[in-house]
This record gives sequence, structure tokens and C-alpha cells, in this order.
Amino acid sequence: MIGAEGVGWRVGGAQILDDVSLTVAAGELVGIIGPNGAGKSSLVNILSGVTRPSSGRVTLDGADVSRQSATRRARSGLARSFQTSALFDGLTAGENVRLAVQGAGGSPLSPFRGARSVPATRVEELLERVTMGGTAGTLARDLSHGGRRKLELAMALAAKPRALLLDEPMAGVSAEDVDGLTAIIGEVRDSGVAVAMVEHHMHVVLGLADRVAVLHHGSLLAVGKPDEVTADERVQQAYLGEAL
Ligand SMILES: Nc1ncnc2c1ncn2[C@@H]1O[C@H](COP(=O)(O)OP(=O)(O)OP(=O)(O)O)[C@@H](O)[C@H]1O
Repeated sequence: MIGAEGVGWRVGGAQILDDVSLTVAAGELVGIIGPNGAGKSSLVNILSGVTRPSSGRVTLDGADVSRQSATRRARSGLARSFQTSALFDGLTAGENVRLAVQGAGGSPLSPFRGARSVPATRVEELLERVTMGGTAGTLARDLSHGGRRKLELAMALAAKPRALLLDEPMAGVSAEDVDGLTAIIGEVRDSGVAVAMVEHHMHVVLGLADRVAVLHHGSLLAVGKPDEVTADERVQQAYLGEAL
């Protein structure tokens, strides 16, 4: 569904990513892990179209989308969430979701077009999908970290994506919300979406991912099933001192 082929990224004389090849199939969840600064967010930015690779290409459904903007890729079915929250704090959860639905369906220049055309049932359905049913009237700023993360997921799902990129979806989330978010992301994968997820919560990645890709100094160190990857000596070396 989504793939990187020989992707390299150089910036300011530094080779941030080097010859990274990785594919995520429909209904598959690939966890992207690696020590701080390994290049995980850079890879997600390149897959989503925020950053252009210096070499190699990005494919969506087999088509080369390397030169397509993030907006164009989003319209082709690629959604992403960001490491930092991208919500409108002064709007309610329902209004945030409504804007995401409008942005997904309307003109890219005018997400407000057809402002009244999103049925409340669609908004509620998306909130329920992320176990946030009944919160449509709550201001985004009044939600817990976990609630905000779930709301961001609902917004990413508003576009009915075929591929979803998640950059640290559990960041700052309480332990009990981590379990809830994990279950929701698993259900999204099970619904047939290709999911690539950068996440520091190792137990979440190892428990949820079908395959794990380990980045180290911008190169792919290993890709495989969670137990294969944790047994890999090179991976253990890269994480020296940290529990895997
Ligand atoms: N725009 C940029 N210009 C220069 N260097 C950058 C840029 N973006 C990222 N880097 C560098 O590239 C390297 C990889 O960064 P990246 O954020 O992709 O790593 P990461 O694996 O996501 O790290 P973390 O786990 O800390 O979020 C880092 O050394 C970072 O400083």
C-alpha cells in the first residue's frame, strides 16, 4: 500500500536517512522504532510528503508519489497524525472532527465550504470509533492527553484513509489510555488500513505490530516480526542499556 524504496535524505551536509526501503501492506501494522535521532520522524515526513527525499522514491498503491504534495497524497488516501497536537483547542471535539471531514471531502482551499453539510451522525460515528462517543460538545482543551490523541485519530480517520502514518500516538498519554489507544489502532489496522507507527512505548509496538522496522543512524538495521527483531543482536547493541 505504502512504500519507501531506497530513500535517502541529506540536509545541511548530514545524511539523515540512507537507502531505506520499507513497505506496509493493507491491513498490516509496521512499527518503526529506533533510538532518539535515528530518523523515524524524518521517514514519516518523507512518506507523508512533508519532506522530499534526496534520493529514492515513495509509492502509494504501487504508484510513484515522490513528487506529490502532502495534500495530494492525503486526497489519495494517506492520512497522518503529528508528534505534537494539531487540534483547535478553542473548538469542541465535534467541531474539530467536522472540520476534518470537510477538509477531507471539500476543496483543499476551503475546508469551510459546505459547513452545514456534515451530518451530526457522521461526527458521532467517528468519535465512537475512537471510544469518544458523547464528547462532541467538550472543548478540545478540556480533554485529557489520551482524549486529545483519540480525537486526533478520529480526525485522521475522517478522510477514510487506506494508509495511516502515526508519529508517537501515545506520547504523554496515561497508562490506561495507552491500552485504549492501542486497541483502537489495532482495530483500524484490522479494518484493512495500512498503518506505519513510530512509537517509543516498546511494549505497545511489540504487542501490536505485525512487523517492526528498526532505524539506527538513518539506516534500517532490521525488519521482521517483533520476536525476530528483539532477538537480533545488532538491534540489542543499538539499544544498549535500554530494555527491549
Ligand atoms: N530539518 C532538519 N534539518 C537538519 N537536521 C534535521 C532536520 N530534521 C531532523 N534532523 C536531524 O535528523 C536526525 C533524525 O531526526 P528525527 O527527528 O527524524 O529522529 P527520530 O528518530 O524521530 O528521533 P526522536 O525519537 O528523538 O523523535 C536528528 O539528528 C535531527 O537532529
